[in-house]
Amino acid sequence: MLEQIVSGVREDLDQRRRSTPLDEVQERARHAPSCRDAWGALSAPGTHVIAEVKRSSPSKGALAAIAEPASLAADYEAGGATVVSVLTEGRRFGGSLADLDAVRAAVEIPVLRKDFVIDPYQVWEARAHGADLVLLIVAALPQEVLVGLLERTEALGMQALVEVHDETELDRALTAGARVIGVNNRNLKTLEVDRGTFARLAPGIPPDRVAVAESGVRGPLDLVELAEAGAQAVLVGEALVTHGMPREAVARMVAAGSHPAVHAGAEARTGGRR
Ligand SMILES: O=P(O)(O)OC[C@@H](O)[C@@H](O)c1c[nH]c2ccccc12
Repeated sequence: MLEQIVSGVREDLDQRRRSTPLDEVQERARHAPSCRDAWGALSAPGTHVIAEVKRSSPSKGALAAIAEPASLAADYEAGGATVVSVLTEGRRFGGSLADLDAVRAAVEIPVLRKDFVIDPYQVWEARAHGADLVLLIVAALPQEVLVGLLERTEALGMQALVEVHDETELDRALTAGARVIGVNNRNLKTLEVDRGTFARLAPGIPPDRVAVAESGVRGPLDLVELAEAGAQAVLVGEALVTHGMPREAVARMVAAGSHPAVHAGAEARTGGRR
């Protein structure tokens, strides 16, 4: 599945590269509004919500039309989200760079470009479109490419959310120097969600990194469970885009995560270093 998605991403990327050469993207990145402090935001005490703008997915098909990503993102921010994630992959997830532009202009919190980043061109492009973070999926990248993309991301002032699925990938992420680690509870081979994946890997995430639990978070109860296992943030898509009242849905999760007894799990994981 991952290979199929990446090959489509590569075709689309080659096309964009032909119409907009790298030096033009770099020029645009240099004039982009400066980066928002995603590290400061995510490492602050509490359990953070990263709220995702997601129209569809390979596992679930169409989720929500989202005619106005900007107003959805504004709702997320009003509900107390710490970061907005925007899927920019078009073929399977129905996203675009235009969505990223619209969201970045509509909110004041940091914005994550969620895509299958395999080439430095996409990192420059993310920054040119105002992204403050990019997703890097360990399973999709040879180690030296991961290291190169992480360095490029940080050199441009952004943070990388480095996504892992198992112990081997976590080791690779840590060796590469990842500071924000996302544990994806969705198995990329079966596309099934196992919320226990985060709890299994969390003890291996050092206290000076930020641990994010991704996928399959249905509401406040799941957030509480993941926070108790050491999550400093949860990344939520489906449950928010299908909710109907996204601001309230985020607010309920944020309220659950702000209770001191709840984020004690993350405090324990980080040794209270935050
Ligand atoms: O819709 P969910 O189950 O709340 O999941 C959100 C997010 O974790 C998921 O969209 C995701 C996690 N890693 C990814 C990598 C690429 C595309 C999408 C994703």
